Amino acid sequence: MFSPAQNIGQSVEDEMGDVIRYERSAVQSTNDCYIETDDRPEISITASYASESQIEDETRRSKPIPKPKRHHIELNDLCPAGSTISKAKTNKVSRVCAKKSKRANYSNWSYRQVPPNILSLLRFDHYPSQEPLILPSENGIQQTYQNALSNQLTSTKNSYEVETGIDQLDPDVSNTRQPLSLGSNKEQRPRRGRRPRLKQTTQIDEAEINYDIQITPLPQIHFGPHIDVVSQSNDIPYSDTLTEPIPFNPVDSEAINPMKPRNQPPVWADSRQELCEALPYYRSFQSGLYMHKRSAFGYLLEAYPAPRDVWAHNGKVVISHGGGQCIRTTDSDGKPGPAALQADQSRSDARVDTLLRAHERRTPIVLIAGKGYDGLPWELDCAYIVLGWYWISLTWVEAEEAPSGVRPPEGRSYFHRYKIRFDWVVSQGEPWWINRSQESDITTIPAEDSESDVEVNFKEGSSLTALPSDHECIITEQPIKPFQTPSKSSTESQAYQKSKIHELAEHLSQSPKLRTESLLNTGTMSEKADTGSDTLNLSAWTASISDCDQTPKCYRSHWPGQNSLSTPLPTLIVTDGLLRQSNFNASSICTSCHHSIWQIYQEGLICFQSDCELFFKIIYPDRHDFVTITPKTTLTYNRNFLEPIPTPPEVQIPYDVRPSDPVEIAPETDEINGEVNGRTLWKGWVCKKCGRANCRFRWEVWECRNCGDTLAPIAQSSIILRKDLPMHIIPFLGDSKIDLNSGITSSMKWLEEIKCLCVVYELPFAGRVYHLMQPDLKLADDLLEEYQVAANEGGWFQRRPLKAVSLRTQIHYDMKGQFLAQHFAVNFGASYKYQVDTLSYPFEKAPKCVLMSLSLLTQRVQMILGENIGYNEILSVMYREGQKMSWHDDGEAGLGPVVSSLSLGNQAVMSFRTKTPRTNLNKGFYSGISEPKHIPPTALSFTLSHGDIMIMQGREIQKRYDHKVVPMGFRIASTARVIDER
Ligand SMILES: O=C(O)CCC(=O)C(=O)O
Repeated sequence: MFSPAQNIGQSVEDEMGDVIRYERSAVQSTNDCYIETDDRPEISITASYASESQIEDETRRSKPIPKPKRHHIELNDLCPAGSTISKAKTNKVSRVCAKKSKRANYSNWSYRQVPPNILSLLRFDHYPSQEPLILPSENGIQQTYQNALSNQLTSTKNSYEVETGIDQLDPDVSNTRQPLSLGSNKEQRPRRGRRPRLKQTTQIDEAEINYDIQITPLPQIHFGPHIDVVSQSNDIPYSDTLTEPIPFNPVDSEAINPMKPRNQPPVWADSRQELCEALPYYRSFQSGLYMHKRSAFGYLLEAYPAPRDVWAHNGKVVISHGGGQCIRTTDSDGKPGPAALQADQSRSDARVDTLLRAHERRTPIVLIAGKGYDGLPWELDCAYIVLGWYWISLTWVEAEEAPSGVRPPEGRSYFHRYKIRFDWVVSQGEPWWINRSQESDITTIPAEDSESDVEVNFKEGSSLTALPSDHECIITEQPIKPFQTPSKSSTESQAYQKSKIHELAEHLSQSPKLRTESLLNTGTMSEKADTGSDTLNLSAWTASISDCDQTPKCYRSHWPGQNSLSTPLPTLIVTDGLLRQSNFNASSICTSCHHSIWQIYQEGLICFQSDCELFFKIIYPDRHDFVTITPKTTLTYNRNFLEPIPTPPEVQIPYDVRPSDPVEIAPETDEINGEVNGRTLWKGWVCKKCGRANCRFRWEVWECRNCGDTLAPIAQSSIILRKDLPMHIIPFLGDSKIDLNSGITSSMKWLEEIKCLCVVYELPFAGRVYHLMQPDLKLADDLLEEYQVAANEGGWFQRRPLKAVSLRTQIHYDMKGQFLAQHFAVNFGASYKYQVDTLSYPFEKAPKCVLMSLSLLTQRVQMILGENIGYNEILSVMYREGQKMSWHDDGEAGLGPVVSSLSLGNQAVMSFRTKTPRTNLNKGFYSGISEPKHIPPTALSFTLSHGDIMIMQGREIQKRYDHKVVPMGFRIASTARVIDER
């Protein structure tokens, strides 16, 4: 499921972390009403209706929808003279109801700006009903609700008129149960200027209006007694669609894998969602880096490593790659290969910039390892473990061969790849995974030529074990000692360096690995080296570097474009306080760009400045020469370079990797009091007992899916009543908006029997959506409470797993572990398992509130559509703040044409948009086959309030449209369907 398009014209990240750009569209209010003002102000509402047969007739798809007929209604004495009407969005006063013939457009008005007497007429909120609604009670005796409507309309009866374009209502129309409709469509909108004056005003008696609404008996549903799910847990395996807990016990498996860490990780998870919901420092579903406002928080080591990624010193030093621009490659068998660059990584990329900032500012960052990460020397029993805090000690740029079919920038065959070196933050103590037996294997090597007394641990062979096997990072059995560049003024050191260079040259001359074929780099400078033998002959590498001119500038003018140097290369000494403390304390200067060169690889000095012409070339100062590094070149890490660097004092750990319990941050009751962002109350947590990061999957309690430990069960008394909800502005006619290009038209229906207003939206070639605004909220209030009682008792409401493949988009959610839907849901009746694997329980087991909702929906649908739908399924969903149901359709095979839902609690915006053709996709974690060619604009949206009912009529709606529901806080919705299970 995708995140909603809320911000038209903006790019937003969807819940999967994908950036979606929402296109601008002409969104208009459907409430194309205007006010005529004079001494006796009145409201005129353009209205339209269409024949019911437009919906019923399946063949209509091939026929154009008949043009709606129109009625105009004038509601007199509603807008007192002098009241100011302004547009909500622009705050621009559009009309003052003071002068005759002036009209105001209601488009996009908010409640505050609509005269209250108009609202009360159209919305009828909070008026007690005279019509009883009969619902079943626990003991089977029918309960009478004093439903809806007072004489409110009657009291205003004489104060409204219906102005029609025809003298009387069309008999066809009244027969098709659409006697009176209000609304607008685009044909009715005056293009500009004044609207046409309405011609005739007819006072209509209520008796004249043929509403043609029949009340039918309640559906024949067997209402069994309420069954407590907890006491019947054997019968109702409420969690059987969720994965069985996988106990994580590294100690058990240690016998099999001696490298297994003895200790448990501080935090581990079985799905990416658990990580993202439980950890404040890792909320990225797709990217390997979690950042916010260019601050890095968490970094995930996962599958698809880049060349020369390293896990060294038992994980105290980790070298990885960052910065995106990767595509997933596959081998000849179609198996996933390494991630290959498809563009240069550069600082202009937010991820690269964020990592570089973390390096520059010494900001610590949490490293997490995933099961696919080759660097770990042991197999993970779970999907992810949190390693701990690291700091970025060095970053550099390398050249990486462009994959076949991808064109790098002109003049080269490679892309720029950032390498990031992470060092363990020592204030945490030893890494949790290092156990004693491993420690005894570690050889302590005194830091050579180090000015400090720091000693570093280097376990012989451990890096070899840990390095990704198929990469070219090799710690040789007996690594040669790297040359050490002396301090600037020291001739002694220069002599030392010279000897080291000889040593290295000797080593390299024996190495068959350094070859020059298949050039990676191109350019004029490479020719000489290219024409040489495959194996480098470094015997001539004897020039004295002490002869070097120490002024880099003088070489700069000679260097570019020449095959050899006229003067010897300088080797300037750069000292870095941090690096000097470790064994890796030497560096040189690139003769071309004059930047420091760290001796990262044994093979020689390499410039890592991507804009330098010596970039990623091995420089031979004495020969005034260089060698191009090819994709086949084996680069071997300088052993000293891999040694851990002591943590600088400014690297401070800001918080524990195991976050505090959510209840410590936000007690459950805070949602009621509105004192906390409700997200805290449904996001994940880390079990203190076993360290598992959990999603909150139960409504009533935090429960660990590994050890079953629970946290902060909701008290039965924690019930949110309507009076506790934040005061929302009551939307005028549902505050609906219709995209002018959508072809959707709207009309209004008055349900006299229940004194209820119903806005009807005609979706071209698809069907109708009815929005019923119920005036009597007594039943809705009771249901709001009852649902919470049932939910708090436990077991019913859970976040259920989404299917791995979206039936709608065919996108495969290539995520580790399960992916739970956001909302808490329970299904009764036929099993409804379209996108979310929702377990279904028989109606007999349903709590009373569910049956009452089903009954109410059945009754209302019967009133509006005139048929008993015979619903056999009801899905009840509870949303906490921040939860939503993203774009989807309800198009399960066997789904009946009429779907209806009841809204309780906070308001929600329901939106519809057309489906679009899709293109092939090979992106990020979606390994699926399609993505939308473009995001269609929202065609229709309206606000559902407490007690409102929405009906979708027409199977084609599910085929042609997606819908989404975005609540504005705690909300409950019950959706009834007919599902043919055959
Ligand atoms: O939350 C709602 O109002 C409707 C939920 C919905 O769209 C569905 O169940 O398919």
